[in-house]
Amino acid sequence: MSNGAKSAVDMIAGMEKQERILVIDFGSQVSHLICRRVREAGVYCELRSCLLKLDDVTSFHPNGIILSGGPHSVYDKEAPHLSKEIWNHIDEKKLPVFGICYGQQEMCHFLGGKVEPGVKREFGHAELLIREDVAHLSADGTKKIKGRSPIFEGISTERVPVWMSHGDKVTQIPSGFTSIAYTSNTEYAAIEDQTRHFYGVQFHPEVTHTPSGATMIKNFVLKVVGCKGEWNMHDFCQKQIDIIMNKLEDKYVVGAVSGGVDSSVAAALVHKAIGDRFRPFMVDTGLLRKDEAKIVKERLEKHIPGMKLKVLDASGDFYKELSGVMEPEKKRKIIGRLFVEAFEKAVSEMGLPHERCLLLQGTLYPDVIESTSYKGPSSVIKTHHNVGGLPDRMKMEVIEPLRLLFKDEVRALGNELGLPVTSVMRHPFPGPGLGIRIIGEVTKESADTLSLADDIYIEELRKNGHYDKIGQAFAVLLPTVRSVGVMGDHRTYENVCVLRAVTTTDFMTADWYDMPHDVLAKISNRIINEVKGINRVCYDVSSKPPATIEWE
Ligand SMILES: Nc1ncnc2c1ncn2[C@@H]1O[C@H](COP(=O)(O)OP(=O)(O)OP(=O)(O)O)[C@@H](O)[C@H]1O
Ligand SMILES: O=c1[nH]c(=O)c2[nH+]cn([C@@H]3O[C@H](COP(=O)(O)O)[C@@H](O)[C@H]3O)c2[nH]1
Ligand SMILES: NC(=O)CC[C@H](N)C(=O)O
Ligand SMILES: [Mg+2]
Repeated sequence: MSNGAKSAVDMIAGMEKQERILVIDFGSQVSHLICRRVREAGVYCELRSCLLKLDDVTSFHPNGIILSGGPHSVYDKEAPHLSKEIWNHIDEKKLPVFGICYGQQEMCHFLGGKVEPGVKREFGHAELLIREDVAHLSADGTKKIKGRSPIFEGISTERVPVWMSHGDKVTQIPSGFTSIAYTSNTEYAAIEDQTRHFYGVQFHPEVTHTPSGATMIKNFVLKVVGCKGEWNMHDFCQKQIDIIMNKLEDKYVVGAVSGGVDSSVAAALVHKAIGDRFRPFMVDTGLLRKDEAKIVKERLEKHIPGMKLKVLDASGDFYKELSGVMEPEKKRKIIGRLFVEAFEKAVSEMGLPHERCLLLQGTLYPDVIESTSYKGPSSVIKTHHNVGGLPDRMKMEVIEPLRLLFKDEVRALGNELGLPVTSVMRHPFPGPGLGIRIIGEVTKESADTLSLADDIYIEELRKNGHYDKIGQAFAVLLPTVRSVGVMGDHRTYENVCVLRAVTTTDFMTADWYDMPHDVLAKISNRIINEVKGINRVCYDVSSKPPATIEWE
C-alpha cells in the first residue's frame, strides 16, 4: 500500500545521532542486499537514488558511503553520475567510500582512472586472489608494514570465490590507488586508496554467491569507516515508540489488522506508543483461514495487554457480491472495493474526529526502495499486490512505522514487542484470502470446505517440522472440476484440492517445496477422510516464474 511518499510521521527524525551508512543506488537489481549486509553488521543504513542532491547527503549525516552496481556503462552519454558537489563533500568530510561494480567504475571514472568495454563479459563465479603484500601503515601510524587490505581481514583463504556480473573493466586506476586483489580476468578486481579510504571491487560482495562478501562489507563498515556496529532492534524499537509518542500528541490512529506479520507488528508498536488512542479493527471477509478472526483477536489481545481488536463481520457482503463471478481480476476488484467499504464503515462507527485521525499502514522498506530507488534501463519493477486505494479515498494521513525495515527485521521487532512466534513467523496470507484460492466462483460452502482442508494441511506441516522450512503453504480448491472416486464401495463425484508449498526469499521468485512422500500421504489421507466434498488431492510442482504463487 506504499505510495513511497514521505509519511505524515517522519520515522527517522530523532535518530540523527546514530552512526549510519548511505548506500547510493545506481540501479542494480541487488542494491537492497547491500543494505541488508550493512544492517547485519549492526549499522543503520538507507538506500538512496544516485540522482540525490548534496542536501540529501548532508542531511543524512553518513559516516561512510557505498556505491552500488548498475546496468549503465560509466562512459555512456546518459549514464548516471554522482554530482561534483557530492564528491567535494566526500573529500571535505573525508568520508570513506566503497564502490561495487558500477560503483567502482564510477569512482575510477570520476577520479581520473579509465573504464573501457571489457573484451570478455563476466557473469557468474570467479576466483579472487587476495594480495598479501599490500603496503600499509601500522595501526599506530609509525611504520610501513606489508599485509592484506583491511577489507579482507578475517577471510580464511587467499583464493576467494566471488560473483561477477559485468561487461566493462577498469583498465587504469586513479592515482593514489593500488590493486589489493585480482582475478585471471582483471588486475583490478579490488582496489584501495588508503589515504582517502576509498575502496572498489569489480565483483558483488552483497550476494550470497560471494560467501565472504558479508565479511568484506562488515570490514568496510567497522574497520574502515570505524562504526561500532551497535544498531539493534531493542534500541530501535524504543526509539520508534518515543518518536510515535512525541509526534502523535493527541492524535488517534486507526489500523486495519489482518493478523499477518506486518500489521500485527505495526499494531503492537503503535499501541505501545499511544495506548487506546490506537483503534485496530479486522474485517472478517468470510475468506480467512479457519477460525482466523477469533484466533487473531484472542492472540493479539493476550500478547498486547490493553489492546482491543474490533472484528467487523462482512462475510455476508463478500459472499453475496462474489456470487456467480468467475474471473480472477473481477473477483480481486470486488474484494478490494468491499474491503474499503468495510474500513470506512468501521472508522465511521468509531466516531473519531477526522482531522485528528491517522491511518496505520504496514509498508516495509522493500516497498519504499521500489518507489524511490534509481531505475536503470533493464530494471524490472515488481507488482505489489495489496488491498489498495484506502488513504486516497479516505483522505487520511498515514503512519508507516515499519517503512525502514526489511521483513525479517519486522519479525525481530515483533519478538522485541512480545508477540508470539505464531504471529511473527507465520506465512503471509493475501488480503483476498481464500477468494483467490477457490478457483472460479466463491461460495460460503466452498470457503468452508477449503478452510478445513487448509487447516489440516498447515497442522500437519507444523507437526512434521516442515512449516518453518517453507515460505508459504496453502490449499487450493477447484470447485469447477469434479473427479470420480470410490469411498466405502460407493461412487463419489467430488472436488479436487491442490496443495501448494514454496520456498522463496522475496516472493518474487519461488521454487516448489520438495515435500517428503510420507508427509504428502498423511495429509492427503486426512483431507480426503475428514473433509466432506473432497475426494482427490494433488501437489503443485510449479515454480515461479512461470507460475505464480497464488492460483489467481
Ligand atoms: N482481513 C483483514 N482485516 C483487516 N485488514 C486487513 C485484512 N486483510 C488485509 N488487511 C490489511 O491489508 C494489509 C496488507 O495485507 P498483507 O497480507 O500484505 O500484510 P499482512 O497481512 O499485515 O502481513 P502478511 O504479509 O504476513 O500477510 C494488512 O497489513 C492489513 O492492514
Ligand atoms: O496482500 C496481498 N494482496 C493480494 O492481493 C495478493 N495477491 C498475492 N499476494 C501475495 O503476494 C505474494 C506473491 O504472489 P503471486 O506469486 O501469486 O503474485 C504471495 O505471498 C501472495 O500470497 C497478495 N497479498
Ligand atoms: N553489475 C554492474 O554494476 C555492471 C556495471 C557495468 N554496467 C558493466 O557492465 O560493467
Ligand atoms: Mg496478510
